[in-house]
Amino acid sequence: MLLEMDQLVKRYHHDIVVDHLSLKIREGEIMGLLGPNGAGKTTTINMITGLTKLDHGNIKIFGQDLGKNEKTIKSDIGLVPQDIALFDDLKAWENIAFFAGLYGLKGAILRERVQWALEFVGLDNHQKQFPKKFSGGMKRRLNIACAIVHQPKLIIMDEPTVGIDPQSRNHILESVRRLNREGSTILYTSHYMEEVDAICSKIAIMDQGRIIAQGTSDELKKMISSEDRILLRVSDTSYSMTEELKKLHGVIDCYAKEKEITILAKKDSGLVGQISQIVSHLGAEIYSLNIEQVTLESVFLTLTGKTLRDSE
Ligand SMILES: Nc1ncnc2c1ncn2[C@@H]1O[C@H](COP(=O)(O)OP(=O)(O)OP(=O)(O)O)[C@@H](O)[C@H]1O
Repeated sequence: MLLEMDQLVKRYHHDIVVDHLSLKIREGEIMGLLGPNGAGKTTTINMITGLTKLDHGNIKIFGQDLGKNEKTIKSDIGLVPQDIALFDDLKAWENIAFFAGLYGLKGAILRERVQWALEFVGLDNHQKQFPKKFSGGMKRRLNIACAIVHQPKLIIMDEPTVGIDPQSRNHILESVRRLNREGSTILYTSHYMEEVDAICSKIAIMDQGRIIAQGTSDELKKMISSEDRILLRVSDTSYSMTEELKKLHGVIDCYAKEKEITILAKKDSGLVGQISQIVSHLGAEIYSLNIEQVTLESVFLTLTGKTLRDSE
C-alpha cells in the first residue's frame, strides 16, 4: 500500500472536520476524493503533507510512519495546493528551479528537470515570462510544474481545475493521466464528479469529514443501480405534492427544488402514470419527465440526500 490513513480525526474547537477517516491508496492508482466544499478534503491533504497535526489516527506513506519519517517521506511527495503559490517576481522557469532546489536538485540535473517540467505542462514557450502576466490556467499549470519537477512517487492535487478555462482544464486532466502512466500515484480532490469519473481508477466519496463510500466508478454506480432517479419539471410544486409522491409504492424518497422534483424509486417501479395523476390532481402541469442514468452525482444524492452543488 502506498498510502494508508487510519482513523484520522481533526477537530477545530468543538467541530469535528475529519471524522475517523480511513483510506488506502495502492501504488499506481489515481484516487479521487470527491466531496462538496467543506467536506474536509483539504484538511485531510494537509494532514498527509504534515501541514496540519492529527488529533487522532495514523498515516503511513511508502510503508513508513509519517510521524517518524516526515522529512524523507515528504521528499517523495508533490503537492499542488488549492491556492496557487508562485513568486510573481521570478520568471516561470525560475519558479520551477526554486522548488527543484528545495528538493535538493542541482546543476545540470536541475536544469534538465526544469526543462522537462516546463514541457510537460506546455509552458516551454513562456519560460522567460513572469507569472503575473499569466492567465489563471497558465498559473495553475506552472504550479503543477513546481510540484512535479522532482518526480515524486505520490502527487497530491487539491481541486486543480477550479476557476480555469476549459483548455487548461483539459490539459491538466491529460497531464494527470500522463503522470500516472509514467509511474506516479495520484490523490486528486474535486467537487466535479465528471472529472473524477473520467480520470480516477478509484473514488472515495467524502461528506462531513467521513468517507461515505468508495470503490471504482462502476462499483459506486452499482450500489444504487437498483434505483431509478426520476426528474420532473412542473408548473408548480407544493409540500402536499412531495408528500403524496412519497406515499407511492416503490418511492424511496422525493425532493422538490423550485419547479423541479426528484423522485428516487425502486428500479422499474412503473410509476409514471401514478406520478402524472398526482401532479395533475394537485392542479399542476408536467413540462418534462426524465428517468436519469446513474451518475456519481446520483450516488452522492442517494447517500447524503443532497446534491454536490447544494451542499457547497
Ligand atoms: N484552520 C481552521 N480553523 C477552523 N476551521 C477550519 C480550519 N480549516 C478548515 N476548517 C473548517 O473545516 C471544514 C473542512 O474544510 P476543508 O477546507 O478541509 O474542506 P474541503 O472539502 O477541502 O472544502 P473546500 O473545497 O472548500 O476547500 C470546513 O468547515 C472549514 O471551515
